[in-house]
Amino acid sequence: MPAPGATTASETPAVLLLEDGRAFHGRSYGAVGATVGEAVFATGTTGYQETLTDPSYHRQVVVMTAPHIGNTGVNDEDGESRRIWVAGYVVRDPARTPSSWRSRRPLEEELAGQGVVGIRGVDTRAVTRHLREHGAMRAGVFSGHALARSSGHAGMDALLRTVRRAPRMAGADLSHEVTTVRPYIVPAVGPRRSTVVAVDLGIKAMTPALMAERGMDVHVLPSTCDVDDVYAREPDGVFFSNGPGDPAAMDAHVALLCDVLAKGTPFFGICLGHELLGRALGFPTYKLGYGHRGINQPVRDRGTGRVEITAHNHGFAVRAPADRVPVTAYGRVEVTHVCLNDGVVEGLRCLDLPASGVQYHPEAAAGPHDASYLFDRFAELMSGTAGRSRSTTASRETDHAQAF
Ligand SMILES: NC(=O)CC[C@H](N)C(=O)O
Repeated sequence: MPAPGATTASETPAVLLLEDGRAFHGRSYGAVGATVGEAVFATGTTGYQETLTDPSYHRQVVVMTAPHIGNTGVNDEDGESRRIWVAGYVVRDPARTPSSWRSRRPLEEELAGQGVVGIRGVDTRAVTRHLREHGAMRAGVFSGHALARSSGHAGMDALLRTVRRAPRMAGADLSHEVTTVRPYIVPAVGPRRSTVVAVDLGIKAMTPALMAERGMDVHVLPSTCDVDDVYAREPDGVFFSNGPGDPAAMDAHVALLCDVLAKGTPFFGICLGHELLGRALGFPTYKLGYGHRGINQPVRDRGTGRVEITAHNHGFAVRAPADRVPVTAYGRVEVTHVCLNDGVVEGLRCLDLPASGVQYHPEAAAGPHDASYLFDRFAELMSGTAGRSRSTTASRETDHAQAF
């Protein structure tokens, strides 16, 4: 008999098959079946529940580099949205018995209950090296009948065709698949100081919670909202959330953001919201080789020189110059934050408008809390106390954004 609350490890064979034909064999974890998506690796050693429920992972097969997953089970507090969003889950050596006073059920039971197909017993470091060397690619996880039907070389070829038929992440507009159907309000904790409209492109629960703690009434609107819906709430500020998909496929949201900037309404964007700010300002976005995902990514705030350890989950990024201050259709813009691992732009700020964005996750769910000051800066932007015309970067040289 297993111990109470223990999972019975499935011995059902499973395979992780990458688009380039590389196969990793293991055993089923979670639901048995078939799934496809973009293979990505996440380097967080903790926070798997927040990762699984982050809507930005929609349509992605997530490979965990930390070898032990599931140690603290699943609780009723740490979910960042109403469900698990990952398309598939790849782990090395999951916990057989969760151990935490907050645990309500084992992770494998939760995955199975939500129909999430996963695989265990895979050398996730080898998968990660493969993705780092060969770049982002699609993948499938197959177990049970889906695998049995496909035995032998011909069978594996059939599975590979299934993987290669999966939609690519580049060009995907996915926010409408994860957003709230109905608007809702997260009320300010204590006296209300401001009203924020948060456009839910795949928002995580911690984001409006941290805004509410700073006296903001947060009106969360579906991603399909238009400029009239936004301004009907008489916002002091507008926020665009994180979310799945390719910012280059979201012209309607760029247009909405351009309206917000033109009106001079204070704006803050996180991750996808930051990428859309970049596009609204005239900068291109591009797909990274293999993305940043984890809770241990070093970022430098170029204004203060301070290095923050931050949470990331992005496969795209904004291409903007960090060595000068380009002039866009909305005035001067500076790169405020850069990733110290690879120099990727991690933050933008308008110098002539109250607007900024960060590519990473100050809501820190999961992740270190180094960057929570960014919510204070948003509050300052709305109260008009933030100095905004002074560049904090070393170079004051200006140039036109058309150069990019
Ligand atoms: N977490 C996010 O908002 C991710 C944004 C975008 N989907 C990307 O992969 O870059």
